[in-house]
Amino acid sequence: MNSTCLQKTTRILNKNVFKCFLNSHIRNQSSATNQSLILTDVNDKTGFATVAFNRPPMSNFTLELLQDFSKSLDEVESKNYKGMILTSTSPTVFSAGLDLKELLNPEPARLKALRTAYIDCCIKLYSSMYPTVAAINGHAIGGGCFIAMACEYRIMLPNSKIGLNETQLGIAIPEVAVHATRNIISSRDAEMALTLGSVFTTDEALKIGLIDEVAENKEDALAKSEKFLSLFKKIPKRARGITKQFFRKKVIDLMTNNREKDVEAFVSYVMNPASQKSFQAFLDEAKNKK
Ligand SMILES: CCCCCCCC/C=C\CC(=O)SCCNC(=O)CCNC(=O)[C@H](O)C(C)(C)COP(=O)(O)OP(=O)(O)OC[C@H]1O[C@@H](n2cnc3c(N)ncnc32)[C@H](O)[C@@H]1OP(=O)(O)O
Repeated sequence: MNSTCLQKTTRILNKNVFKCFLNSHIRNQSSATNQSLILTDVNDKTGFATVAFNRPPMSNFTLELLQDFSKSLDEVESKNYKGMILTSTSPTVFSAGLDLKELLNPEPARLKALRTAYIDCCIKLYSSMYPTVAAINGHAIGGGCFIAMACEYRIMLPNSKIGLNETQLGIAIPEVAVHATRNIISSRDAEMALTLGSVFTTDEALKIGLIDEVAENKEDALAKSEKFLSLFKKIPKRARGITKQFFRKKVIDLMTNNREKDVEAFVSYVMNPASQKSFQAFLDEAKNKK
């Protein structure tokens, strides 16, 4: 092929790649912001879907992002993808949890919808029939940490922080999160971590088993994630999924049956003046750091 012909072919290929990218964007567009808050990319060879939070720099969760994430999880299940890698497009953050601006002086109906959408995502992720892995490409705090915990395997980059810091903010951890944490780390470590609202470094998280592996960089994390998902390639999906759900039954039942109670309790903690003060203090402190 001569060089002009090669250039032409490359241009056509690039155009097609862009078209595919655009299509997946359009599929995931948020009606409220007209921006893709979740990006889904499917590897046709492996059948694995990579789902990424796309709200840089903090990948923190708004109501619209959670609603889009919920739809993406439905899509991964209904399209029968072979597994899901969860990550973010932010350079140093997997997710900083719920957007604190959503929690500051909130409108109660929106706050309820936010928590309900968050629980819906947790239920879908925690009980999915397809295998899941979190490629934690940076910090994972609060709701971001719990979403990673809902996956079956966690691979994290060095020099990052991870933890459920809710008690530090004046929000009690729901009973369901205690059981979910105990499914991953020892009961003793879980009690200390959740009562203190501890945030761990990558090395500390590996030591207590909160994460399973450390990757050198995001590319390595994605490669390691594919390797984990490939373990299940020859295992029949239904048998695997049902077995997974038996292990997770207690948490799934609590999430599903206590949904309304959890929403009420969360709204009450968030509206508490002491919690409001702590959200404002975090945001002010971050501003003053500069
Ligand atoms: C079935 C249900 C079970 C439920 C189980 C429990 C699950 C809990 C669910 C939800 C609770 C929550 O998520 S509450 C929110 C938790 N998040 C936080 O407390 C904030 C976490 N953020 C951080 O710790 C740090 O920002 C970081 C480690 C992520 C990054 O640190 P870094 O030093 O790089 O950056 P800064 O701290 O200076 O921040 C930069 C910039 O971002 C803003 N920011 C950070 N996080 C948030 C956030 N969550 N919401 C809104 N804004 C955030 C910060 O204010 C700075 O903004 P400015 O540049 O404007 O000052």
